[in-house]
Amino acid sequence: MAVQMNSSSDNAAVTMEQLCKWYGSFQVLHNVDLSVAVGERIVVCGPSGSGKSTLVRCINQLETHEKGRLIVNGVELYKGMRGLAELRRDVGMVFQQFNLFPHLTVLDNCTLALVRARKLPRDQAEEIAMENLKKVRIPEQAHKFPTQLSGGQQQRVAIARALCMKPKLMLFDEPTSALDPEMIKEVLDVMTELARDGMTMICVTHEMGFAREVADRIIFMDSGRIIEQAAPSKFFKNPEHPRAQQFLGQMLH
Ligand SMILES: Nc1ncnc2c1ncn2[C@@H]1O[C@H](COP(=O)(O)OP(=O)(O)OP(=O)(O)O)[C@@H](O)[C@H]1O
Repeated sequence: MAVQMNSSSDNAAVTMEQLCKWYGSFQVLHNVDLSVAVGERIVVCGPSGSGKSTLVRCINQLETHEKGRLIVNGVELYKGMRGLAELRRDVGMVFQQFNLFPHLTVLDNCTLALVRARKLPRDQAEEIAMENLKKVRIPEQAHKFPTQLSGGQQQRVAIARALCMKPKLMLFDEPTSALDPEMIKEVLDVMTELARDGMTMICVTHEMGFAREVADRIIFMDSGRIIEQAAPSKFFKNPEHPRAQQFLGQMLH
C-alpha cells in the first residue's frame, strides 16, 4: 500500500530527504535533499554522469532508491510499492528519445492510455487528444505515423501524450538533445507555454537560455550531489561553487 502523507509534504509536489541510490556498488545519488513546490519550475543541470537522469527517473519510479525518503504528490514511494499506474498517470515524463509507438498514429499514441488505462470511450479520448495536439500546435498531424514527422514534431506528440493524462507534474529528461537546432526552439516554446500555464515541471536540460527564462530555480548537480541551487538571476550571474562556475564557463562560451 502506498502511504498517504499529510503535514507539510502535502504542499510539495516532490520531497526528497537524504535520497541515496546505487547501481550495483556504484553510488549514483548521495543524500539528496530537494523540495519542489506545486507550480514550481525547476531546471536540473550539471556535467554528464552527475546523476540528473537518475534523479528524475526516481520520481516516477523508473529507478528506485535504496535509502532516504521520496514523497511525490503526497505519496511516499518505495521499492515494490503498489499504485505505480496512478503515480505515472500523475507524473508525465518526456524523454530524449520520443518513445512513441511507431505502429500507431499520432492520435492513437495519444489516446492509448486514455482508452486502455482510463477506460474512456474512444470519442472522448480523441477529443482530449486533439485538444492537447492543438496545445502543442500539431493537430494537423493527428493521422500520421511518427516516422512521417520531424523530430521536433515527434517530441511535441510525446508532450501531448503526457498532457492527455492531466499530470500534476511533468518531468523532462533532455527533451531537445536528439533534435536539430531549428527544432529545439519549437519544443522549448511548447515547454515555455506549459510553464506559463502553471505546470509543475522538473527539466533536465542543457538549454541554458530556457533555464534562464523559465526556471524558478536551478539545481546544479555534480557526482550525485546537489552542490548548488539558486534562482537563475543568481546562478547565471554569480555561481558560487567552482564546479558550477566551470560548467557555466563551458556551456555559455
Ligand atoms: N542502469 C545503470 N546501470 C549502471 N550505471 C548507470 C545506469 N544508469 C546510469 N548509470 C551511471 O550512473 C551515473 C549517472 O548517470 P545519469 O544518467 O543519471 O547521469 P546524467 O547526469 O543524467 O548524465 P548525462 O548528462 O550524460 O545524461 C553515470 O556514471 C552512469 O554511467
